[in-house]
Amino acid sequence: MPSRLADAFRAHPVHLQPKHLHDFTSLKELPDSYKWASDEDQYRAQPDPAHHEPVPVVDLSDPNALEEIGHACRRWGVFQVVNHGVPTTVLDRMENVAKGFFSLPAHQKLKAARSPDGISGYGLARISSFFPKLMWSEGFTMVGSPLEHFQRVWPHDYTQFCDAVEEYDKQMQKLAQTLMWLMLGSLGITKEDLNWANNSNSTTTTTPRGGPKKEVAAGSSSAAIQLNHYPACPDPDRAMGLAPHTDSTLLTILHQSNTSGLQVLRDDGARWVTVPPIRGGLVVHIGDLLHILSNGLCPSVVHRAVVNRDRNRISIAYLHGPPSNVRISPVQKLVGPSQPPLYRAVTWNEYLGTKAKHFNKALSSVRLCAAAPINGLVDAKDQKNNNNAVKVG
Ligand SMILES: C=C1C[C@]23C[C@@]1(O)CC[C@H]2[C@@]12CCC[C@@](C)(C(=O)O1)[C@H]2[C@@H]3C(=O)O
Ligand SMILES: O=C(O)CCC(=O)C(=O)O
Ligand SMILES: [Fe+2]
Repeated sequence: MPSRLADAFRAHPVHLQPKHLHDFTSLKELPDSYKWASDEDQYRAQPDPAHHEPVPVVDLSDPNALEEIGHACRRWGVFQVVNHGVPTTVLDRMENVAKGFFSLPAHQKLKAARSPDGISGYGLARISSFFPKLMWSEGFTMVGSPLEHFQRVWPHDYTQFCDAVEEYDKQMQKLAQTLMWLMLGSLGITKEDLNWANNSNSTTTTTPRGGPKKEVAAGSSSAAIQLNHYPACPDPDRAMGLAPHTDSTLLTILHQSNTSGLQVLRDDGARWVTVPPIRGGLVVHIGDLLHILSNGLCPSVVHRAVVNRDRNRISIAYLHGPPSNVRISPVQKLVGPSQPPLYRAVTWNEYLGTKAKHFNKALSSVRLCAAAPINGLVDAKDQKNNNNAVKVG
């Protein structure tokens, strides 16, 4: 069984390559390959209803933060945090790395292309292969140091870009740990209940520039950083930035530039709610592994990104997971005679492979007892038989 996150996709190569990306800026009309036709109606941008409950915003310096996080985790699967301790300068600097990268000419970006069975590099969202139409976005994934890719793209000044990523990783790692213990704490789970989580001082996203690769400590967490770019789009109502999905993480911390686009699915798939950008705020998504760990009490959130006619949008996702080869299963404390374990144990590596194969059916594929889908997505290939359904779980 692979033990490094970077090995997760070896068995599931994605042959959609960056060459399928058009040079977005030169397009005055939306090509047919980007038009999400009527069969995909549920995946297209629709107006947000005017009156809806807003996504919770939690002030981490508030004494009620634990309680509010608990409520948001159970009821929403998503919330925003403010006063989280990550300096705005660190967020801005990272946003500039993303802007700098995506504004390069296509041939330069392709020097950092992700290989079909690889995890890091420039390309289409991995989930693109599950959809008949292309998404109006491009991405750059980092697992481990971005040094090699950055050297190819910026041979003379890669160090400043590596430094920004390293600082971002350090700050996000710390915040992800804090958030995870607050989320679990709200369910009454402590460090003693999770033996793998006790040694949590090392993550593997980045390594110091040019330095030796860090050894993976036994209890260290794993992470990926995903830069997303959604260029301004000539026909935003017919395009899709990033199709509905859940993240395969414990939790994801998302920084969005000041253009809105992120939407979360609410009310059993009935409506999409926009998560408005807050200057200096960060969005927190519950991922499938926390869904499993909490035995379904904290459901992973289905989300998507829609696009905009006049403005480019950048988002930066910090995808936080457990050490890649630790088996994640429902916490004993949350299991009992009236609450049987709903999911079998999986490692993050294994789950990423399952997601690469089954996409929206990944969570139900590791489910032990049959049940109605919990949080809302069906496999895109099943849509003809499921008019409104957007189900996962
Ligand atoms: C660790 C990972 C989670 C992710 C796949 C990846 O290897 C790195 C990119 C992540 C991302 C970001 C955009 C949406 C998503 C579904 C995708 O295609 O790539 C997620 C993946 C995930 O959470 O499953
Ligand atoms: O761009 C966004 O708002 C969403 C990005 C996202 O869902 C992801 O990177 O997993
Ligand atoms: Fe996501």
